[in-house]
Amino acid sequence: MSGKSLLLKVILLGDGGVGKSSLMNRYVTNKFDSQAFHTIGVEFLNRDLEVDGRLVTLQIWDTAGQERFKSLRTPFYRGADCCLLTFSVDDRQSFENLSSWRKEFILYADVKEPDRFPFVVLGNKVDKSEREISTVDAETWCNENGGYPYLETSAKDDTNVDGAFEEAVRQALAVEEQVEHSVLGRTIDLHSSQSSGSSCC
Ligand SMILES: Nc1nc2c(ncn2[C@@H]2O[C@H](COP(=O)(O)OP(=O)(O)OP(=O)(O)O)[C@@H](O)[C@H]2O)c(=O)[nH]1
Ligand SMILES: [Mg+2]
Repeated sequence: MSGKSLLLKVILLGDGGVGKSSLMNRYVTNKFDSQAFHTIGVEFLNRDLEVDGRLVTLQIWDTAGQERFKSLRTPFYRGADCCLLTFSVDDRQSFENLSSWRKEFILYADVKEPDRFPFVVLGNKVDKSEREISTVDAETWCNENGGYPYLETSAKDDTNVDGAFEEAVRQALAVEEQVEHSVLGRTIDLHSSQSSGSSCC
């Protein structure tokens, strides 16, 4: 295990009421509030974890999903390492809005290569018996819109909540490793061009 902890910023986006704050609170404090208030602006909490032998400090940014808070949440998108697009399986509209959430994130986070950015899709409230979105519907959307991982969660029952945040870390680490490799590649190129340069002197 590498000793140094890596700070990763993960952001939760999705319609008001889908359960973003509940997921964050379940994950960090292991509590669930059935009377949770709507978030105003953004809030964040940290949790340390180890994924595949790497020590990570996960900084989870929970945003207000209601449209009227758009200008309060968008300044916080920059620098995110992964974005959790969240909907509620008992709310079709929240699922249909996933594309606009992704668009808003790409615009305000100023993502240079949207096709390579790690999004993870969460279908929350799977404890509810009346579903409007099936697992297959959600998986199909994910496959057709960038091949994003899809996880079904319940903040209420604590179903798959750890798994959801761990997947976010894995996706962010995969990108991190690609960057490390390309930097390493460039370092090697630099050395080889230096050595060929020195041989001519
Ligand atoms: N049954 C069930 N209810 C949930 C679940 N997650 C959240 N809720 C409830 O859904 C309501 C909204 O949850 P929040 O976590 O406040 O939703 P939010 O996405 O943060 O909403 P905004 O802050 O307005 O963007 C609350 O009453 C929660 O108790 C879940 O997994 N199952
Ligand atoms: Mg909230």
